[in-house]
Amino acid sequence: MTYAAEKLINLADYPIHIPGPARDAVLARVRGALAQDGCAVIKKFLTPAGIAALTAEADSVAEQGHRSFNRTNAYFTQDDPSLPQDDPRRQFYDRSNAFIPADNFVADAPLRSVYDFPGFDEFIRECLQEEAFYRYADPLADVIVNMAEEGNGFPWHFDTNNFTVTLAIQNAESGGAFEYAPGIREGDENFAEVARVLAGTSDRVKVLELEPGDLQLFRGRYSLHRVAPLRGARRRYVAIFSYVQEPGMVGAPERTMQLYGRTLPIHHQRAGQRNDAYID
Ligand SMILES: O=C(O)CCC(=O)C(=O)O
Ligand SMILES: [Fe+2]
Repeated sequence: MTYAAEKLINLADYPIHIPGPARDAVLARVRGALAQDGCAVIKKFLTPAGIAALTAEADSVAEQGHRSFNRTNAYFTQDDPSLPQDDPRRQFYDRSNAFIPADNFVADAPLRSVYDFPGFDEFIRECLQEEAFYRYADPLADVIVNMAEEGNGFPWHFDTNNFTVTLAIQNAESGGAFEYAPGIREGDENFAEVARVLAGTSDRVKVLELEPGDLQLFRGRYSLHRVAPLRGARRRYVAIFSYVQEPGMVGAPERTMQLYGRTLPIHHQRAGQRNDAYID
């Protein structure tokens, strides 16, 4: 069975493949939101049929998810005992989730039908106004599903990537709000305000309740953010589309092993040829 992307993507509201005023209006709104606070949401980017098809696909490969656990601070750095105990760099949180590797999402199935839809990449590029913009060439990581269960979440952090492109597929029964402090470390690290966010006393935190089918573009390098802990039996599924600034990039073998539980020959062939892209 093949899936026509036209039935999965809400092209009536978002004609991303047709140059013209309707597409320009979507671009203008997304760019405005990104300029304002580094975050843009395209509500109901998927049709109801699209949500159903991507959910069924994620369910069908969920057993292939690779779970990983670690303790991390907001900066993904090691502990530094020379700093005061209450410094934000010394606040460590549990992180656990599972990534379903990209090679479980085969051509012509729903998720890749969206990703491969002619004009999708270019639309994303124009939203972000990035010049150097290539799909991640990693067959385990170009498009994945992040699967999380009760108790999981993604604790407060700054991203190492310039931007993240995610598509909400299924929410947990409750919890899982996307919380972020726009631009909190623009200019300087602003540790005092970061500490208030971690303590739950900052008034700079915005809360987004993303719904299945919503597409999110987020610049997380300067905006501290988290996914609040999940509750209930239902899994949360989010697809992550990855783009990088150079063609041909794949993940480093150790990092790939950690995130996906296996590597492919390409990870070893290309190791050390160029800087690695750490998509996380
Ligand atoms: O799962 C999400 O909605 C976003 C997670 C996140 O912040 C990240 O992958 O860096
Ligand atoms: Fe993030």
